[in-house]
Amino acid sequence: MTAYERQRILLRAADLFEKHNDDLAALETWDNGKPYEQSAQIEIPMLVRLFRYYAGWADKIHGLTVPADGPYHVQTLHEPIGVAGQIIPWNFPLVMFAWKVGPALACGNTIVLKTAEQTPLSALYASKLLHEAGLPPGVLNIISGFGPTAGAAIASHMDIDKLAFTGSTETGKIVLELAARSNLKPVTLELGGKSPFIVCEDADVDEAVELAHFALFFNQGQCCCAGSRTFVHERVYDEFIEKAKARALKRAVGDPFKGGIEQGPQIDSEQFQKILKYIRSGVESGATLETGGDRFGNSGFYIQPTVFSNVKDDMLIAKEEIFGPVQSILKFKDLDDVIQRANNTHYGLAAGVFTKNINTANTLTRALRAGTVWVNCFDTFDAAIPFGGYKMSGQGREKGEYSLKNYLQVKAVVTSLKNPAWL
Ligand SMILES: NC(=O)c1ccc[n+]([C@@H]2O[C@H](COP(=O)([O-])OP(=O)(O)OC[C@H]3O[C@@H](n4cnc5c(N)ncnc54)[C@H](O)[C@@H]3O)[C@@H](O)[C@H]2O)c1
Repeated sequence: MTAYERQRILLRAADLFEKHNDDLAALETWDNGKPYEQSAQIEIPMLVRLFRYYAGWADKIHGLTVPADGPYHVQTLHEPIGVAGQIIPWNFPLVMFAWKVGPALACGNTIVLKTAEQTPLSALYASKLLHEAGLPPGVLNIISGFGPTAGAAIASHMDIDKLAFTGSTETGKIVLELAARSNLKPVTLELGGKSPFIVCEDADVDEAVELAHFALFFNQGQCCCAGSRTFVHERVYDEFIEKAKARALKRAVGDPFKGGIEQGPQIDSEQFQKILKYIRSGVESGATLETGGDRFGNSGFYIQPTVFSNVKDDMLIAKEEIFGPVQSILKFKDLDDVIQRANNTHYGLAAGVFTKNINTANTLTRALRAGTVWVNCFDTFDAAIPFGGYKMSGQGREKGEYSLKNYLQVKAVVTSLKNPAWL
């Protein structure tokens, strides 16, 4: 198929996703529990944007002619890598589908994609729409299955040429090993995080509270890049705590299909129990529970928006990924102090910086060891912006132009020239 034909299919698919926005959003919320308004107004539009973005790339992928020394004509061919194996998590099923499928199809690959066991529905529907848009049978294959069986089969398959994985750091290590032990397929990993959100002394406290709240509580706290260590300068700390608590108390929790709801249930009982365990550990280790701390209501996997202050760096709630609506607030003195503490983690996915001072912003954006640093914003995820982790938060980048090289093989073609004058 020509690049232009691939582009047209991706554009038609984006139009169909847009047309079926409400059906896709309903499936996403039904599967995942996230607020329907979030699915319908943020995530399906992101899916559409991602597909249009990569449709735009499809016919702009080309190699080079290379001026090598000697009587040779040298060109590079950018070929599809082959069969891409893709394994995605449950927290943003369709957005993760788009990050994986968009660039792989734009580059001309075929795909075997496994959805998370908790959220199998929306990718099946999106794939049906891609076929309606003209994708030939066999190009995109969606598997619903469990990690240690279906996922492991993809990671260790000898005929799968590339693996792209998003999920926990623990599973990332397993699939990397499976890939190495089988055919040494190249692997892209998007893993966990414990991202700092830094509120500097010059911050407008009301705005900082709102952004820090969003950075942590968005998607029930189930974000790999959640701002889960809220560092607040000592000068604004007390005011920040009061206001962060008030904001959490106002958070609208309930049936995700109802209008105005900000927080639905957690994904499943396992995550629900894990979050409650972390909350107990926060209390036991001496952090101050400002609000929340328990389940919300008495049915469903709802958790009260929870805020801890007086959190210390060595507490479990400041070190491990909670993946729930639990904000941990830590006090800091100066920039050197916060840089050292923010970087003192095995993770390095993202960071947030809230300041009016350009010098402070420049210092922090350079010093923080994270794949994304958001300054006076958070969770800005346009299709054109690369995303990925330092350290144990992953390998490689997805989205943007950077993702194309995950799905391309570069072949150097070297042709001897009979007449060196042809150079
Ligand atoms: N960096 C990112 O972009 C990003 C995005 C979303 C989620 N995450 C991370 O994902 C985690 C939450 O998701 P989760 O609990 O579903 O993670 P998980 O690692 O358990 O599962 C992710 C995917 O891997 C599969 N899987 C599980 N065990 C496997 C195995 N042995 N072999 C092959 N595949 C296997 C699962 O079925 C699922 O499809 C969090 O830690 C979060 O930080 C990262």
